[in-house]
Amino acid sequence: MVKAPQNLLTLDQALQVLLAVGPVARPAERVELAGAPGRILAEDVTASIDVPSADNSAMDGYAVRTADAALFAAGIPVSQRIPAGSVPQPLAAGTAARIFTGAPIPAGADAVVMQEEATVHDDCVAFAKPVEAGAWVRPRGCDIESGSTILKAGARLRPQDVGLAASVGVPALPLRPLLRVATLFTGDELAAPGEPLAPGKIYNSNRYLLQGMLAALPVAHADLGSVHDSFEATRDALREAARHNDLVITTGGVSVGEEDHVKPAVEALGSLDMWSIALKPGKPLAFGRIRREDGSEAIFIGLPGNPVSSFVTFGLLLKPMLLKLAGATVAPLLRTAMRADFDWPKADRRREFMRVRRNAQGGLDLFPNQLSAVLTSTVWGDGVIDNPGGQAIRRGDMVQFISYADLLG
Ligand SMILES: Nc1nc2c(c(=O)[nH]1)N[C@H]1C(S)=C(S)[C@@H](COP(=O)(O)OP(=O)(O)OC[C@H]3O[C@@H](n4cnc5c(N)ncnc54)[C@H](O)[C@@H]3O)O[C@H]1N2
Ligand code: MOO
Repeated sequence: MVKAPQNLLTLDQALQVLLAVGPVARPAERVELAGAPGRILAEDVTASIDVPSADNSAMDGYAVRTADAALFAAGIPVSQRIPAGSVPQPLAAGTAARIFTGAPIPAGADAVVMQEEATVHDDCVAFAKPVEAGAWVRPRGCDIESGSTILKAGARLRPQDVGLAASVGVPALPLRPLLRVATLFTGDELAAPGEPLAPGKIYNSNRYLLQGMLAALPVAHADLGSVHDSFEATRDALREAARHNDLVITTGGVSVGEEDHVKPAVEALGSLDMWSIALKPGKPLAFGRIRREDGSEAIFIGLPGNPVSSFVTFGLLLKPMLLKLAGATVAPLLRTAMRADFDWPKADRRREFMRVRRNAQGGLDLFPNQLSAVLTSTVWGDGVIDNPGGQAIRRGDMVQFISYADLLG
């Protein structure tokens, strides 16, 4: 029988400790809009204009006064032409203005009739259907009102956020500096892809996994590669990494094995907590601090060596902490209730994040091998389910799905 998890931290407890880190104190920088997507906004952005800045037409057609409705069926003269970008004259009573999408509504007009509903003969235009006041008019400020806050400090800027800033005429934004993150790998068993695989060696997949996951985040990543397996080399590499970076990440050596030098090296340079979390995959995790010569500190995170454990703990724990350090507002991961199209009769006592794939029937299929060393499970699917410890799953049950896009993005 599986023993109950004793003295294990819950995932929420571990996350709470990690999210208690404050943003790295470094001044904001002004960055032109082209460089802003993916970055973190340092200050609120307030609009200094209305968008649109004037009432304008939503259609190519005719601007009219609805007070003239009695004349519409017979036809009214077209008194002016208003392309986008021009300044119209007030609309003379009893007339219509030819108008184009985005062009300003002339004073006096209160509706636009789209050209498909207009009949033109000579210089007159007639409308068969009734015209409602306000039809196809985009009122001034209907998107953004001058003085309103359009983006909040801490936002991770998406293309649409940057587009919104551009729409109020802002050319550059105050952004948090990129978080400086170093990764390094210890263990003489690690071989680089491209090298022949000597007996007893494994390829360093975690290095490339981390490279890719960090590439999606607002960081300047220093990939320091592999470090020779000795205490001195490990300590020196960690000290050097901490000198130039806010956050230092390693993988492996955080469980109960005695071989690894990362633990004593971090302890020699600062402080280290070795956690056991009621989480599968991803039970062991190391959280520490490495002191720099000037007395300041870099944060240290040791992810578990098993690649799937690294992958899952990165998304659940490291990414939120990293974003917090980088100055972002961190929202809880979105979980969606979905139907399990599989049975999972023997649940682990730990809260488990199983790799699944959405199917065309609106349910979830389970990858058959859930071992934390089987990286194929992450490639096969498109997300994980968040299954409470000890909870068996029967086909048809609703489970909590988290997409990889949300987990890692
Ligand atoms: N007696 C116990 N053994 C283990 C426990 C435990 O509680 N008691 N926990 C297991 C769990 S859970 C995990 S997760 C792993 C984590 O171990 P470590 O973080 O100490 O990692 P290592 O022992 O160094 O390696 C584990 C595994 O991962 C492979 N690995 C390591 N680095 C890489 C890399 N860069 N690229 C690809 N693969 C890597 C390594 O070859 C091992 O197979 O511990 C369990 N053991
Ligand atoms: O937590 Mo470990 O990641 O179960 O293999």
